[in-house]
Amino acid sequence: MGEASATEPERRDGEATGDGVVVTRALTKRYRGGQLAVDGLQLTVPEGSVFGFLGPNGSGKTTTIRMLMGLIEPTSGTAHVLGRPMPRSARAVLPRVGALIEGPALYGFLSGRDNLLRYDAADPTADPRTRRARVAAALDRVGLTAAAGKKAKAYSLGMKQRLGLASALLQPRRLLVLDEPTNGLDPQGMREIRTLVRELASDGTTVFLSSHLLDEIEQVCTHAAVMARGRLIAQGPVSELAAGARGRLVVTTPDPADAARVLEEQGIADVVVAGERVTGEAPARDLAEVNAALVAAGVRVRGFGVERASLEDAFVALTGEGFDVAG
Ligand SMILES: Nc1ncnc2c1ncn2[C@@H]1O[C@H](COP(=O)(O)OP(=O)(O)OP(=O)(O)O)[C@@H](O)[C@H]1O
Repeated sequence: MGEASATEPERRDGEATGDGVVVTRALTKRYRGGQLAVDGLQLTVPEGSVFGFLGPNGSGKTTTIRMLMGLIEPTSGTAHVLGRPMPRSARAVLPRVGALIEGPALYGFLSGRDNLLRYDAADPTADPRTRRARVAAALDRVGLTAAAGKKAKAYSLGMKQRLGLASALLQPRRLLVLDEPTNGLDPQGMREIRTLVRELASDGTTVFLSSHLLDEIEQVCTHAAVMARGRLIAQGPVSELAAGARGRLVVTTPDPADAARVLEEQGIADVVVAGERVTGEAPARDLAEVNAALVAAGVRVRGFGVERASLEDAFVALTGEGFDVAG
C-alpha cells in the first residue's frame, strides 16, 4: 500500500528535502494565460504540525495545493511530499495523503455511508475486507453515524464537508491536506470542523489547511505560512509570526479626543478613536514617556497598555495592506 518502489527509494524526512512533510523549493506556477499564480515558493511543513496556509482569495493557495497533490505541473521549482518529488511520485505518495480539495464530490442519491463505501471501493489500495469497519469508523470520527443512512443531498453544507473529511480518513494518513475546509459553513459548522482538525492533529497526523480566515488559523494552527499575490510573505510558528508584529497601544480614557491628539504629538502612528478606547501602533520607545505626556496634558487615563499582536496585525505589518480582499 503506497510503499516506496525499488527504483525510487523513499528518503527519510530530513534528508535532502529538509525536515518537512511538505517541502517546496522555488516552486513556481505560471498559467498558460500568463498569470504568475505562485512565485518562487519555499515552504517547509514540519511533521506533526497543523500548518495554516493563509492568504486572501487569489493569492495562490489552491494552485500550490494542486501542485502538491500532483494535479498540475509546476512551471519550475520542486515540491516534495512525504520526502518524495511530486508529481513524479504521486502514485506512491497519494495513498498516504488524505485530501479535501474544492469541496467533496458526492452522489446525492446515495446515503453518506454508501458514498464512502463507493469512494473506498474506487481506491485500489483499500482493503475490501475492512471496508465496512473503516467506513463506520470514519463516520463516527466526523460525527455522522446518526445521519449515515440519509441521502447525501439531504445533508447540510457542514455535513457534506464532514463527509468529505470522512472520505479523507478512510485509511491511516500521515498528511491531511484541506483546502478551505470551513468555507461556506455557519459558525457552528466551522467550530465543529476546527475541533475535528485539532483531534486529528493530536493523533500525530500532520494537517495542512488553507484558509483566508486569519482567526481560524490562529485558533487551530501551530504553524502558518502567509501568502500574498503568489509570494510567500512569512512562515513559522503562529506565536512567532504574531510576535513579529508590534501590538497596539490601548488607552482607555473619558477624554479620547485629547488623548488622540497627545498620542499623535508623541509620534504614535495610526491613532484610532473608538468610544473611550484610543489605540495606535505601539511605539518602540519607552511607554512610560507616552503615559507621562498624556497625564501632563490633563488626560484622565483609566487604562494604558499594549495588546498582544494578532496574526492580522502581523499580516498588515508584513504586506502593508489589509487582509480582507474578497471575504
Ligand atoms: N486555471 C487557471 N488559469 C489561469 N489562471 C488561474 C487558474 N487558476 C487560478 N488562476 C489565477 O491564479 C491566481 C491564484 O489563484 P488561486 O486559485 O491559486 O488562489 P487562491 O489563493 O487559492 O484563491 P481562492 O481562495 O480564491 O481559491 C489568481 O490570480 C487566479 O485568477
